[in-house]
Formats: sequence, structure tokens, C-alpha cells
Amino acid sequence: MLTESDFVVVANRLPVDLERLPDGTTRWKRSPGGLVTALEPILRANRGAWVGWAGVADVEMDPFVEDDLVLHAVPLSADEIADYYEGFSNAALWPLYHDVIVRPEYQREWWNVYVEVNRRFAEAAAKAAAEGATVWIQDYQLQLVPKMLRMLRPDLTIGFFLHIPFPPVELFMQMPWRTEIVEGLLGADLIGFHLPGGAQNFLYLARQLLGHQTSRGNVGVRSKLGVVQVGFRTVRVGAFPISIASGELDEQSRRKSIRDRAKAIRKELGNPKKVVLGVDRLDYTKGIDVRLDALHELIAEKRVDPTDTVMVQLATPSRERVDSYVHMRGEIEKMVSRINGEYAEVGRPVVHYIHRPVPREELIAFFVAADVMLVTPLRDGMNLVAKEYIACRSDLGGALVLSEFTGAAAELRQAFLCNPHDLENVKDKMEAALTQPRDEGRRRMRALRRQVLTHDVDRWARSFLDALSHSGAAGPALIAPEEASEPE
Ligand SMILES: O=P(O)(O)OC[C@H]1O[C@H](O[C@H]2O[C@H](CO)[C@@H](O)[C@H](O)[C@H]2O)[C@H](O)[C@@H](O)[C@@H]1O
Ligand SMILES: Nc1ccn([C@@H]2O[C@H](COP(=O)(O)OP(=O)(O)O)[C@@H](O)[C@H]2O)c(=O)n1
Repeated sequence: MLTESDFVVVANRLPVDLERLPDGTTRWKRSPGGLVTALEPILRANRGAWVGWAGVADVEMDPFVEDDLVLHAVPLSADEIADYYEGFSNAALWPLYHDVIVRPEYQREWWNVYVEVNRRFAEAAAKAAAEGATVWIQDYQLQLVPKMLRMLRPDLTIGFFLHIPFPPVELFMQMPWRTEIVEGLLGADLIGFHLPGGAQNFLYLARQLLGHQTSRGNVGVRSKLGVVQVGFRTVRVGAFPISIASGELDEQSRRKSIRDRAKAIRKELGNPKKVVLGVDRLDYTKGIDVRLDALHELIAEKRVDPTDTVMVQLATPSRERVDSYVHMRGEIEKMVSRINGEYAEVGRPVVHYIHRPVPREELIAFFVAADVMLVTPLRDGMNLVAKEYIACRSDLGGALVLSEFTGAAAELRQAFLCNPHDLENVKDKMEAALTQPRDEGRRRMRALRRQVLTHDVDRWARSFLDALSHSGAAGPALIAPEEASEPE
């Protein structure tokens, strides 16, 4: 029997997914996405516990230790995966919080299962946590857990962090269960967002929707926390932009084996003058279609020469049973075929498209090999890929084209920032990145690296957890709902 832990992370997924192989055996593999990339090193360093789903249906197992981490698997049935994960989380909340890029579907049955599954996560967290422990709940799949856990275990210190954007108030108000969600989050002592805008949207809702008193003034980055007074409890609200283990990645990317592999990749691609790279989960928020459109038009306008420029798109499979993802995959694969059909030669594709997970070392070699990195989401909470690319460029080579609609754009100001809704703008920025003078590139990359190497994931976690540990301290003056004005 494993002991209870003083520090517990609760997330939809465990850091590893259980894979069932055709011969009936199983193995653990790394889970997809930036949340796991960010949290895993912190939790290992703190010898904490992680409560989450194992990625496949009906996994019931006792808590177990893996590399110093205690893992508590929360079982989900196939129906629950369909209603809680694919349904309410990824066909209602995900599109709603990403500016309704596709239309959210609000189904009562999905909501009922979301409530049930959130309760199961709260119960699992209550079991895993020692008396007076700190529990850090992650992301949109678990927004009701803070309140449920507080009711089960009032002794705990509870933090919540949202990894995706918190939407503008007018959009959030679509949600039929908006009150329940805001109340659920307010069970935490500290609620973190990537950007001050998200925190301010939330404060406005707490005031206008639930009638709580809230603090005045703007929320800062890792400073000037907002406050919501919930009865006798004070809930703090702040902006804590997430990051990566940049020092470690910098060190890995300098290894000879990685440098050699990067050279070999370029050779395998036919030693083109320019290698352009995209790395994403295959998700409609990521703007993979935007960059393919832009490349297509640049070639058609003879601004890019398909005989000396090659694009590689690494796309990890994601949420493959959700309709909007099935549709988008078809569209992207058509676009890749169309570009290759029009401009490739036999044995020399213009776009190389890989729809499989890529091993970590191979991914780092691709970052080192790429002249231009394309990060063009229509909306993204942060986007760790942009930061990973920069951390891998100790040679000061390469260029980053980055959508203004990512959280990362608030920090990475020396990237080629683009508006993914304006195709001409994306094309101009891609062309500028492909043709930038060497010295300008080095200057931009040096500045970007300074930001990423000094703001790593440890700093993110420390700033959040420090604020959480001080959550009992006296807060700023409050305003009542009737005094409230619109959020900026
Ligand atoms: O678990 P999945 O459904 O396979 O999705 C993977 C993760 O995607 C999302 O990641 C977000 O978190 C990143 C780190 O903060 C951030 O950089 C990115 O912008 C977000 O999209 C999702 O929020 C996670 O819960 C998923 O595990
Ligand atoms: N083909 C791919 C694509 C992404 N990834 C990783 O998945 C994470 C994506 O995080 P992110 O913050 O950019 O975006 P989300 O997928 O979390 O929305 C990064 O750590 C990538 O390196 C990968 O390992 N292989």
C-alpha cells in the first residue's frame, strides 16, 4: 500500500498512456501534448503523486510507482470516454474556449457524465492526498474538481491551472452550465491562467454571474493577483505563462548524436536550401491548413522555389473519434496531396507529412535541422513547440514564424509574428523568415533565447506554487458586482 502524498497533481491524463498491443500485451508510452511535457519534470523532482486517466478504457489498477512518481489511474469506461472526454471536454469546452473555431455542441448527457467523472477524479485526489497536502488540478477537463475536492477535504490547499485560453465573456456566456463551471473553479485557493486577459475575463464573470466581490485593477504577469471573495474564503486569480525545461533541452540539442541526426535529416530530404517545419497535435486550432495554404500560394506566385524548399509537417494523432478532427484530417491530407501533386517530382515531395508520434530525440533533431519553424494556430493557450524550437537553437540559426493568437506571442516578440486569419500576412512573414539576413536572424534568435532560457518551466511552477502557498495572506481592496465595468 503506497502512502499518501504531500503534493498531488490531478490531470485528465497520466504522464504515460497504456497501450494495448495486438498480441494482447500492454506497454506504457508518453502521453501527447504540452501539459505533460511541462508538468512531468516538476513532479518527478518533487516526488509527488499524479492522479489521471491511463488513456484507454477500463484500466483499474492499484497505485504504482514509476521513476519516483506515484501514479493513481482513474478508470473511465468506453461510454465515459465518449461523453466526458470526446464529448463535453473536446466537442463543447475545447471549441468554446478556442474562440468557437468550430461550433461547440452542448449536450445534456455529456454534461451529466462530465459531472460524474469530475466527482471520480475528486474522490481519487482526496484519497491520494495526505493531511494538509497541496493539490494542483489541471485544465478544462476538470473544472468542477476544485469545489468537489474542497467539500471532501477542507484541509487541503487547492490550486487550479487552465492550460487553454479562457474565452471572452460574450463567448463563455453561451455555455448552458456556465454558473456551475465558475462555481466549480472557485473551489480553488488560486486559479491560474497563461495570460492576464484570461484572468480578467474570469474575474468579470465571478462578479457579474455570481455576484461576488472582486479586486480592482489589472492582473499582472506573475504579479498583481486578482481576488474573488467567496463568503469567508478569498480566492486568488493570476497569470502564470507556462514554459519548458529549456536548459535541459538546450543541453540535449547540443549533443553530437543530435547534430549528426539533424545533418542526416537534411540529407534525407535531398539537402534543400531551406527546410520548413511544423510540429503539432493534429488539431484544427493549430492552423496547419493556414501554413499549407500560404506555402501553396507562395509557390504558385514563384516567391518560393519548390525545387530548393522542403516542408516537413509532424502531426501527432489526436482525438481521432471527434467529428471535427476526422473532418480536419481529411482536409489537411487533401492539401498536402494537392501541393505535392502540382509541384513535387518523383522521389522529391515538397511536403513531407508524418501522422505518427515521433520519438523525442528525433523531434529535437528536426528542430535543429529546420531553417524556418511555422507555428500558426488560430488560437492556442501557450504553444510549447515554439519555445522548444528556440531552446534547440544554440547555433542562433533558424527563424520562428509565430501566430499572434498564441499565448507564446506575448513573450516571443522577436519572432516573425503573423495574423493567421490574414493569409497575405502569413505569406509575407514566411517569405521574410526564409530570406532574412544572417545577422538579423542571429539577433532575433539571441533575444528569443534569452527569454526562453530565463523563463523555464521551473520558474512557472515555482511562481504558481509560491503564490498558492501564500494564498492565506491579506489581499487587495475589492469591488462589488454593481461597480464592475467591462473587462479590457
Ligand atoms: O490529452 P489530449 O486530449 O491528447 O491533448 C493534449 C493536451 O492538449 C492541450 O494542451 C495545452 O497545454 C499546453 C501546456 O500548457 C499549452 O501550451 C497548449 O497551448 C494547450 O493546448 C490540453 O490543454 C491538455 O489538457 C492536453 O493534455
Ligand atoms: N509530433 C509531435 C508534436 C508535438 N509533440 C510535443 O507535444 C507538445 C505540444 O505542446 P503544445 O503546448 O505546443 O500544444 P498542445 O499539443 O499541448 O496543445 C510539445 O512538447 C511537443 O514537442 C511531439 O512530441 N510530437
